Amino acid sequence: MSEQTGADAARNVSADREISADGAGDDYEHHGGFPVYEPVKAGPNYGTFVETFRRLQDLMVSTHAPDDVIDRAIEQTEALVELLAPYEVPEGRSPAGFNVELPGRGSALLLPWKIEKFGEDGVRERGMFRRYHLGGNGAAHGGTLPLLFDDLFGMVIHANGRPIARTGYLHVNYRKITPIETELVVDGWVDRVEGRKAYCKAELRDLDGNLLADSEALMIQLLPGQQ
Ligand SMILES: CCCCCCCCCCCCCC(=O)SCCNC(=O)CCNC(=O)[C@H](O)C(C)(C)COP(=O)(O)OP(=O)(O)OC[C@H]1O[C@@H](n2cnc3c(N)ncnc32)[C@H](O)[C@@H]1OP(=O)(O)O
Repeated sequence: MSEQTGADAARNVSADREISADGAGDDYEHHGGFPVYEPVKAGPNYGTFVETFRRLQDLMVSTHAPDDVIDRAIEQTEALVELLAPYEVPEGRSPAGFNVELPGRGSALLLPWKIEKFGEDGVRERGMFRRYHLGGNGAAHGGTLPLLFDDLFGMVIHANGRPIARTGYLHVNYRKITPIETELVVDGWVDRVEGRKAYCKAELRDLDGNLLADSEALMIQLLPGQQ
């Protein structure tokens, strides 16, 4: 039997609790006032598209090019904007963020980490902070860690079988410098539940097991109709 990957597990969990266009198979009231999302499948080259964009983001913050090169970069970027603009769609209609097999689920906003484990007992992701995420002196920008944790907690809630929740608070303890361009692992889980309130925890470690940062968040289940 082939081994199930984290992405397979995430896809299966989502399919089990399928949120179909008519809401069948899911008591959609439990997801507050969220619109009904149908996962938008990425085409075969979408991952390459996002990765190329991420490489560009890395170069944006790590180059010092001459003015004529910047002028050419503007021209080429404007051409890219012109190419893509006609295909702009409303929230929930782009593949960005829906494709669990891609780093950051295919969203350029999210950290390009891959889901390794996705279950009721927690979610694990593996990846790197890149040059784009640099704060100073080789460390990831402190603001990028809450992004990693917040998105992880969203997935932890989903994997735990709970309805959509919003973050009430998110606390981060920065225990050690988090290096960029170094493979790291983050684990998140539901620690305890009190009615609508799910208290979640997470730990970010290097591959030697050193704890770099940990986080606790209160994820609050939305009321019917709540945005
Ligand atoms: C496979 C594919 C997977 C895809 C997965 C998707 C991943 C997506 C990932 C994206 C994930 C991104 C997720 C995001 O980033 S969500 C974006 C960031 N969060 C927000 O914008 C939330 C803004 N805030 C609100 O909307 C409201 O305040 C909410 C809805 C949160 C609560 O307002 P509401 O009026 O409904 O409730 P309440 O005020 O009666 O509070 C209820 C209870 O909670 C307690 N309380 C509240 N706040 C705090 C606090 N700060 N510390 C301690 N306690 C707090 C409160 O005392 C009360 O307790 P109790 O008296 O009942 O005991």
